[in-house]
Amino acid sequence: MPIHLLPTRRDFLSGLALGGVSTVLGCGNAEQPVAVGEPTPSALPSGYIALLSDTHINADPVVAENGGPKNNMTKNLRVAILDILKQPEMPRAVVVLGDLAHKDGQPGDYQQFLSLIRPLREFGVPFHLAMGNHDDRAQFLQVLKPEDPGLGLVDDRYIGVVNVAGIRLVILDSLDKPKQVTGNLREPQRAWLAKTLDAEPQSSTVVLVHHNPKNASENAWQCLWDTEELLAILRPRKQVKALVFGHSHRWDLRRDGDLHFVNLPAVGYPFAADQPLGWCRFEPTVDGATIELHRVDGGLDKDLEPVDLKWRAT
Ligand SMILES: Nc1ncnc2c1ncn2[C@@H]1O[C@@H]2COP(=O)(O)O[C@H]2[C@H]1O
Repeated sequence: MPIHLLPTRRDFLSGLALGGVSTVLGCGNAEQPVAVGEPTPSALPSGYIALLSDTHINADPVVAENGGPKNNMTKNLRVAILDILKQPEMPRAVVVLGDLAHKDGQPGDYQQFLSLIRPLREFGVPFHLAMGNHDDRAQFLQVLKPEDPGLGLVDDRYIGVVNVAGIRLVILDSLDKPKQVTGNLREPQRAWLAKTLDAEPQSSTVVLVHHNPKNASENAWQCLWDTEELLAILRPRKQVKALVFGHSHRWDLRRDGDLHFVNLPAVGYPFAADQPLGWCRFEPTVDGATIELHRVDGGLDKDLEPVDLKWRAT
């Protein structure tokens, strides 16, 4: 599974939901993945999902990347969480698409990350966390202290399915080796993905992964190494409507044929001065989704216009 932080009935009964940490790492197995969230993927669209990526939280809350005052990652995540709390309704789920930690996944980084997301968790909002190249699975699990850390569904990868807001999310894990920029899914995970998609050919699905697909304008070693293999799986499976990724700290909506590519901006800090920082409100509709960037960097165009994505036919 990806790393799920879910409120449990026991937490609510005991009052633990107000501050408790329930961690669900494993249910199902590679042969029979069990989705978390709603019971069926075909539920009608309702509500929205908050999408965040590249929070890059440092244990020290005053650390700012490159010393830039706008690049204080703790402040930027705090603004994002407060902005989500200010929305008229709570999100049905939050996905954080990797690089939760600043550089190399120190335990203090994850402790700080967990304390920053706690206000939203106190409202019972489930979190689904993917790993990025600046994360360290073992360190994060040590901080989370799940009762049964188990293993990832495939090898050491924490991957899985979440049915929420009328859409099926398939969350992948492209962290190949800590401290290595290049991401890689590798064959067992790709085989799992094909099988998981084939099990629900009619369910509108969004695939999410930290690393961005290779792009002519970027160095291949900075991207997802097995991009072509991934796209060979996604392109013909028309139930897959969009590929969502982060890593490049760039906000961009584009298409690969009739498949949408959603490049999430970073929350923590930008690489390029003209890039926004923020989170995205992703609201599935009957035949697509509306995506709206909410900036956390105080840019003048604070909330950019929402964009309607129309899904390809299944
Ligand atoms: N302007 C940029 N500044 C720094 N890194 C960049 C830039 N553009 C692309 N990258 C690459 O994108 C990668 C994203 O993950 P990393 O921070 O590990 O390493 C980054 C670099 O390899």
